[in-house]
Amino acid sequence: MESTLKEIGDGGSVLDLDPKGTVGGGVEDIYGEDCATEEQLVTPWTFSVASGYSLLRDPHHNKGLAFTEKERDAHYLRGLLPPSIVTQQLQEKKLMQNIRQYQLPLQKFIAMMELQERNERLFYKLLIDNVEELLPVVYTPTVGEACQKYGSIFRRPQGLYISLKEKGKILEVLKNWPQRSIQVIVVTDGERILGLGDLGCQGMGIPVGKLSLYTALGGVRPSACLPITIDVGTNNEKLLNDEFYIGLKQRRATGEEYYELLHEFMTAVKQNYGEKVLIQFEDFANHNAFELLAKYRTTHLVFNDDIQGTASVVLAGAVSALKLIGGTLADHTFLFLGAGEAGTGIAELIALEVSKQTKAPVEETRKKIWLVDSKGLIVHSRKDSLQHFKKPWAHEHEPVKDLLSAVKAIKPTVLIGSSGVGRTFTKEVIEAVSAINEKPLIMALSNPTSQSECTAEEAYTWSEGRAIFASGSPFDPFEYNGKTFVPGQSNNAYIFPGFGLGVVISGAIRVHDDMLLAASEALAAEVSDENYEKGLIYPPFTNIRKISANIAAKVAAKAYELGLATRLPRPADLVKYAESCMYSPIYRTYR
Ligand SMILES: NC(=O)C1=CN([C@@H]2O[C@H](COP(=O)(O)OP(=O)(O)OC[C@H]3O[C@@H](n4cnc5c(N)ncnc54)[C@H](OP(=O)(O)O)[C@@H]3O)[C@@H](O)[C@H]2O)C=CC1
Ligand SMILES: CC(=O)C(=O)O
Ligand SMILES: [Mg+2]
Repeated sequence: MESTLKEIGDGGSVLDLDPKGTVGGGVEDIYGEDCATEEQLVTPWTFSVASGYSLLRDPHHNKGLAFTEKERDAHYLRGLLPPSIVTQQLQEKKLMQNIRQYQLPLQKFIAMMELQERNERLFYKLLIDNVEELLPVVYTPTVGEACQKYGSIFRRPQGLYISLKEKGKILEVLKNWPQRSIQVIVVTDGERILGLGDLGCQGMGIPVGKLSLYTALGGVRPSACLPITIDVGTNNEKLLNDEFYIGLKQRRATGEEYYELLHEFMTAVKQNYGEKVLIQFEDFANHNAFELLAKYRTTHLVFNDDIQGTASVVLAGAVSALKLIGGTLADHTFLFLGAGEAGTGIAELIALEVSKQTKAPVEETRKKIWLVDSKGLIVHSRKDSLQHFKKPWAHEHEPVKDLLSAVKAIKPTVLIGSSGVGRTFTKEVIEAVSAINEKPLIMALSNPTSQSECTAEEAYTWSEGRAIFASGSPFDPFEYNGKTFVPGQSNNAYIFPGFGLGVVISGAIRVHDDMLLAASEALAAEVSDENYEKGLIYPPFTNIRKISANIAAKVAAKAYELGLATRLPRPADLVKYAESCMYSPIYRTYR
């Protein structure tokens, strides 16, 4: 088919397209609808008030069959829906039945994404009411697989993509986003997506997933949440050679080019949304993550979830575990496999907490915390060649090459995996730590499940049922010697939604370490005797909105105490206030 059209939307020539692919429409459209586009530019006008057909396609307002008779009359919906009127509860029941029928987690993920794009409130109703069941679907582990396959499951764009092509125009790009009053941004550059490495632009699944938890678990309005992916290229050869890859097909920009783009982004965010928008850095590689946090923590409201959120959740787990393993935090010796963002972030917050408890300087309290990286135990003789964030952990010790030898040398009471490498807590390692401790605390934090340092089954079996175990991605309960063990989930999802809510409701303008300690303390306080009896060191996710309100209240209280809160006067009852601010997914009635 010959075409006289010169340009298409993305600036490419129509001649680039497979001519057989242009089925119908265009200038040969028999209805003549597109004739006007033949030689002239057109404006893509759209309605600003949704009604009728467009209302059914507006996910923020659509209620599907739950529109009442009155609403159907008032909003031009007659005939656009079948006659039946159903409640939101019935819609939820039907959708849960549908989702449960899918065998593959990725099918469930896609079903949930489609629901989010179709009917946002119903999506959140499902997620809130069925949090234990759906968290592994919209979050780890399934979100990892979704990111790996994002190019092929991608239907509609979610969130904002800011690539090197937008350099010099980032403020304009932000203005393209339809919502104005943004409270939380989760941003990634896709270089370290969970323990799956560089997924480039396909990392978008992470900010989208994290923000859906901000709403479902923390009650931040969906319209106040903005997922962003910064695309500076990827070093993932598979993606670079994938014809369906959705990102920039070039190797990652680094150095000045990278930092200039990031700086333009940070400046534009503040200019567009003001001082009080929380920017959560997520899944950046550690060579940028620490630097970005250090650079912007004094000028912006920034929070690195992998460094700080993870630290807060693991500290909470360690504190609550004391009920089961005994002693004070200061009595314990910690050994980490993995000395990156998560590992050193957690180590530093534990050292800070012990320092506050014992009044010993933090340089002293660090000495009972040891880390192993890919080259072995971090020791003083390696100091000169270490990345800056590892240097504080380079204690005096002879070199030790591997984890098993480190366990034998250091004799830890707590073993934490933050390496991103699966099955690294081998039988020998778990037996060795179990030989030293009556009740070893073992946390296998790496995500998704494939990267977990060990499974729950392995931890309980190899420790002969003595381990107190928690993991980054969920594991099912496991029966060993006639006893059922319920593994806990040690994931920053316990912290960031409530933490963010606390920041938002207090109008905090900076994040302070003491706010992370407050969040941690609030989470640890939520573990009940009933939870402890099952060997759990975290409360179940079923109560997460209540927990998030309590975390938010403690974080907000700390922000007020530190003079960082701008929402004045301070509400007297911060828990009640936090609860009153939380988004509800119940349908609204339209006039
Ligand atoms: N549960 C949760 O809430 C969270 C879990 N995580 C998970 O933690 C993992 C790590 O994340 P993050 O800290 O940001 O990643 P980083 O890349 O910053 O750190 C990884 C660390 O692991 C070390 N490492 C890699 N391979 C090995 C190995 N075979 N043996 C010993 N050490 C090894 C690296 O060593 P070297 O420095 O020598 O390269 C590095 O120190 C990821 O899987 C992520 O999903 C992260 C945040 C939160
Ligand atoms: C949980 C999380 O933030 C991570 O695995 O990166
Ligand atoms: Mg992360």
